[in-house]
Amino acid sequence: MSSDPTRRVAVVIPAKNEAETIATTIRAARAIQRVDLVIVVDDGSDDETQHVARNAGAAVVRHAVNRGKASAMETGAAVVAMRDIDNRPPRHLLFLDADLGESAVECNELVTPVLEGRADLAIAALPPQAGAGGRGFVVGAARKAIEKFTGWQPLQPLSGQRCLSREAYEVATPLSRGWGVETGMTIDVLRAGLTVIEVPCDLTHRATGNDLAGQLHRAGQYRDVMLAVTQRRVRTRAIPGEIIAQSAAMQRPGEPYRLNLRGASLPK
Ligand SMILES: O=c1ccn([C@@H]2O[C@H](COP(=O)(O)OP(=O)(O)O[C@H]3O[C@H](CO)[C@@H](O)[C@H](O)[C@H]3O)[C@@H](O)[C@H]2O)c(=O)[nH]1
Ligand SMILES: O=C(O)[C@H](O)COP(=O)(O)O
Repeated sequence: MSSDPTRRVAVVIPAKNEAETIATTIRAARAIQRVDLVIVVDDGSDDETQHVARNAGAAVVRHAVNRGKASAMETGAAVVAMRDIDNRPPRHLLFLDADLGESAVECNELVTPVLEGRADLAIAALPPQAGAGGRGFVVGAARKAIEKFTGWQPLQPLSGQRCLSREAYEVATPLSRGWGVETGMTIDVLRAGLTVIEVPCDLTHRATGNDLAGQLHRAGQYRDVMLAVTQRRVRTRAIPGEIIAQSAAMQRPGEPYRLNLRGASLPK
């Protein structure tokens, strides 16, 4: 499949209090194919994140107050658009979490299907993480919602390591707030008739444990996922059940997925 050799990729890293890992993540991200820009959005950190990121060679912008991950992603994407070069196609966007460290380079695998046009949105599926304390409650709720809206059953609906074309990004904006961003984005991109793929990537990150802080974090994730789902239930027209069922029947693990809309375009 063809790949425009002039196409570049911008990495966007939303970061709140990530001074410990951000420099390693930035260095690894710069080794990913076609990456010529790394933007860190310091989302109101009260540690040294912004300075460490600048010293590691990233372009850094900062929210003076914490606005949540989705807002940091939107800020980063807006900065990328300002830095796109005239007469060149807009950069693809690669969103990475700040805590991936050296393993961030594995997200190279996410860029390939988008460059080749096999997918509009490529999402990393991570191996099991040491110290993870989840019981699959939030993940299950997000997966079920995505399946209900689109027929797709992602392995890891909350994964934030995502490469997407600018067209796919635009259909997902405004992004759902906070931790609802991944669920909302996946639904919006599929509803637009675009193609999504999950790609196994050998990544490591700081997993959420089972202590009180971990459970509170999950409560916030659940709230934001449900908000994203409710907004779409209220504001968007349902896709006919037979289109969802027929598309779902064609899905194969690890293969690109899209809704067979048969030329029908749906309002957002
Ligand atoms: O207010 C915030 C909170 C977090 N972050 C950054 O967002 C990223 C993800 O946050 P993290 O605490 O690592 O979240 P996890 O619980 O590990 O998140 C998992 O689940 C989230 C959805 O609930 C996804 O966004 C993540 O990609 C996925 O790793 C990190 O770079 C953070 O620094 C912000 O920018 N602003
Ligand atoms: O730890 C996780 O994977 C997330 O916080 C989601 O939690 P869950 O396993 O309860 O869905």
